[in-house]
Amino acid sequence: MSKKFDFIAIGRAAIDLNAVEYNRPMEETHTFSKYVGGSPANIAIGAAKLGMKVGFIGKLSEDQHGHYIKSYLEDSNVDTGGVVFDKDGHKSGLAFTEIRSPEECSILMYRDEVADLFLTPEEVSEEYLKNTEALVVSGTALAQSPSREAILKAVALAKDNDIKIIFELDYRPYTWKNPEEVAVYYSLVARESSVVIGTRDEFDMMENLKDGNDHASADYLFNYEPELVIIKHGVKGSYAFEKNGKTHRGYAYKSDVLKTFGAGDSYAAAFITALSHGKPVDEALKYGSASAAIVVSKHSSSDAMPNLEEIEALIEKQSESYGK
Ligand SMILES: Nc1ncnc2c1ncn2[C@@H]1O[C@H](COP(=O)(O)OP(=O)(O)OP(=O)(O)O)[C@@H](O)[C@H]1O
Ligand SMILES: O=C(O)C[C@@H](O)[C@H](O)C(=O)CO
Repeated sequence: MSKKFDFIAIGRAAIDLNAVEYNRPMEETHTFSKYVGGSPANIAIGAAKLGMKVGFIGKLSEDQHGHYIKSYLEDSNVDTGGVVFDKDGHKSGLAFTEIRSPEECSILMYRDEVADLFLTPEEVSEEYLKNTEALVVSGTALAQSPSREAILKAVALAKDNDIKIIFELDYRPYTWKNPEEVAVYYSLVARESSVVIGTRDEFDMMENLKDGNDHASADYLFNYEPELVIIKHGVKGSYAFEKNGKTHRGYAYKSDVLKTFGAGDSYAAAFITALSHGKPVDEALKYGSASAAIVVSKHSSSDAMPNLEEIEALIEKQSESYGK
């Protein structure tokens, strides 16, 4: 019998405030649009829009922002059975985005003492996790205790219950104390995961080196649990390495780029969905890349997530020029 959820995502759900006036620095930006944000929340929302059955585990502020995030997740068909509210006054994170040009974007984070990093191990329920085929773990949730222990508990429960772990490295510097901690906790979880997804820079953080080699990173992980390793290179595309030795190249689709952020989350949402629908890895890379190409042309990361028809239409439209 199939389980209630295709995957449960664990980590942060927060608020994005995206510059309405763009092609200018933050100092000259006066208006911002509010969206739900936070990489794992974006992935959950994107996959739900593609028809996946998705749940979420995370901690929100007990205030208007937290209530907004919870209802947006619910309206997006993401189950919030694993969502809790912070009783100690910690606030949900805010991400102000600056769009100086399509290539030059940055995010100004307000995440001091942020609610999502106060998720405790007691708040991760085995009963809830048992309902899922897979667990999508966001690396940022490993940055601080008690969220770190909550994630390690979820990973251990996933192992006990035969739940596949998909690790999105999702490295955000602001919450980590030092690179050694990143390398320790990323390696710990990556070794236990079936699928590891990250950018080249994020794999370098995990390996605590500079300018690492994709093949070497994948081969190292294949000594442990991983069966599939995805390494992303921005507009240059991405590579998928399978434990059986096969390597696939994914290419970026042409896009009328508005901003760069949101690419990784939309890519993960569609890639995971395609794999879960039984598509071969090289096809799944096309879904991920097409989804990202659509989101970078739009204003938000969550609200802008495409549906299956939009992704498939783009793949079809650019089939001749793909990879050229
Ligand atoms: N400018 C772009 N135009 C079209 N597709 C893009 C562009 N940038 C990225 N992509 C697609 O998105 C995928 C993921 O992008 P990237 O490697 O930048 O991930 P990321 O750093 O996790 O993204 P983010 O900027 O959201 O943190 C790429 O492999 C590519 O297919
Ligand atoms: O992940 C975050 O905390 C911020 C995101 O919500 C933002 O939209 C983004 O950077 C997506 O890549």
